[in-house]
Amino acid sequence: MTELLSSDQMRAFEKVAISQGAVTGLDLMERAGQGVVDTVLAHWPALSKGAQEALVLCGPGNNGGDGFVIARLLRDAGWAVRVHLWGDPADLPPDAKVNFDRWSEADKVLSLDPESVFTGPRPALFIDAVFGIGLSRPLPDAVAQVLNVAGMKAWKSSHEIKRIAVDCPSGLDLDTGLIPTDMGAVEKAGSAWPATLNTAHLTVTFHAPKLGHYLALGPTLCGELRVVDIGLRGAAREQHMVGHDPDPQRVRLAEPKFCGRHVTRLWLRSAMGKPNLTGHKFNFGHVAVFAGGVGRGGAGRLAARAALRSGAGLVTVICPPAALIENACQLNAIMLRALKPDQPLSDVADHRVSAFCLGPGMGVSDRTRALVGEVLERRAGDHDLDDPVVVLDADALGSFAQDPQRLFDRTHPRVILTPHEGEFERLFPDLSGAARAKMSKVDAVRRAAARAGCIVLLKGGDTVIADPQGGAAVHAASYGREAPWLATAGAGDVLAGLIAGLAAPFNSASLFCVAELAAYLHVEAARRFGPGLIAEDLPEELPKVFRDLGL
Ligand SMILES: NC(=O)C1=CN([C@@H]2O[C@H](COP(=O)(O)OP(=O)(O)OC[C@H]3O[C@@H](n4cnc5c(N)ncnc54)[C@H](O)[C@@H]3O)[C@@H](O)[C@H]2O)[C@@H](O)CC1
Ligand SMILES: [K+]
Repeated sequence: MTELLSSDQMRAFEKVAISQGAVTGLDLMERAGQGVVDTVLAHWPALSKGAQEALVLCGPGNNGGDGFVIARLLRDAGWAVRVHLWGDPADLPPDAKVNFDRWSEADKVLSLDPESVFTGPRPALFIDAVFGIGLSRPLPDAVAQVLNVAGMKAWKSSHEIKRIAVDCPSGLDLDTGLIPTDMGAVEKAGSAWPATLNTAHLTVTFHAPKLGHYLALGPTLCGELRVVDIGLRGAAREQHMVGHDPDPQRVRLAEPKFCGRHVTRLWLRSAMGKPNLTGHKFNFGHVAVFAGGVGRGGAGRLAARAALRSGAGLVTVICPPAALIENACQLNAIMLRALKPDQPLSDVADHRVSAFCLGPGMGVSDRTRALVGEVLERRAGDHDLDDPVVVLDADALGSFAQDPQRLFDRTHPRVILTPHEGEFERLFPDLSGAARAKMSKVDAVRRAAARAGCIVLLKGGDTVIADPQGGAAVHAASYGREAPWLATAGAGDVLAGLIAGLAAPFNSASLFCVAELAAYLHVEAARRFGPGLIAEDLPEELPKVFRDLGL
């Protein structure tokens, strides 16, 4: 699994390498610039044939320094290159200044403003090397205007211009994936696009991807993402073996990759208990899903179906007595038990229930709160690992919105909360909304997990999973794995059931690893089915996904 770095971690890697004398800053800059040129030419081979025009926009830091290297290398290859600089050359940091001087030996540097940039012939490459990981405040207006994708209209046939971002599209915060503005931060596509909308066709970053490439607006702005090795040692990415618990304080991509190779089958087999077992259905675990009252059982049934399809040996739907007939008409392989308000839970769910799923369709009520409390009190003994897994979603979370601490007092390490943004905000108001202008989604979910003392999975195109120790993963439905049709009623209920079903076999991986795999399979099922998907299709698609992935 690839490690996602914060900008501080990236700076630390660079600092260590330079201070140990392994490399100089100038070497790194040269390799970065060379890496961008090589990647661009490999991406669009037609550009290698014959020299063309390039426009390179440089900023006041080392990102600008990379830009000067790129300009020089293209010039050496016979390209006609125009370079514009934002800022005073005298203020450039040392390595960037060296490369500014090398460029300036033979060519001039123009100022970076709309008038001067958009005058002149249409470039084949529009290269944004204005700001990288050093962006610390909103883009200056003139830079925002020049980088706004709308500016391309200044040239005829502007669709032919390839927009390249060096490290990131300038304006993107590489820790949060947000665009800092004077009013806070923009985090959602289509909400209020700022005047700084700067989208690239291709983003080339260095050493390892950063959090902001995968969070929030990152994937929308970056286009395609490529990572160039610039010879920095200490890369932690190799240490992220699939199926192993995360290192605390590190963030990884939930993906079937190890040492650059696809290891999907290995991941599935290491995270899922069932493929490694023979024997009785109880070995495969028993999931109990609570469903809502009359006319409200659909969400619970969807979760139950996903649990059964994903590997649980048995699944029981538990519903109020009045909803028994309705559920009986809909369920066959899934068992059904009615639970009266005054009846003990043990009447319908014995000690062999290895995973509970509560929330979908249950309703926000005292009754839901009481049932959640009862399930959370069911502990097996001294060893946390013997406790049943408890997946709390939807109304199981909503029922504690008035007093989240009451929930957190009972949650334990075998519990996972699976909120969407709205539910997360109700449980963790101080980690949502305006507070997130400065805090990445990863940090917010880490803090939430620490507070709740359990795993938290915050859903989205960038799903973030964190444990109380600080380990975190991002599952990204982006960069070729988009599944916008997954935003459909009931899809979240399916995910909750999927987690319960995958976690149910006694030899399944840790709950954290199961949650990563569930997020991945959920998107795979949606992608395999394609547009037109409704939540019912997701569990039915799972066997085909398992087969395709070589299980
Ligand atoms: N860290 C590394 O290991 C490497 C970094 N390299 C490049 O260096 C970049 C980082 O360089 P820097 O740390 O110099 O940062 P940047 O070049 O991203 O920007 C820093 C400069 O911009 C100014 N600034 C920040 N936000 C501003 C704003 N909104 N308006 C006006 N000025 C603003 C800062 O005061 C500073 O002068 C990376 O993104 C990458 O492109 C590469 O050369 C290769 C190696
Ligand atoms: K940039």
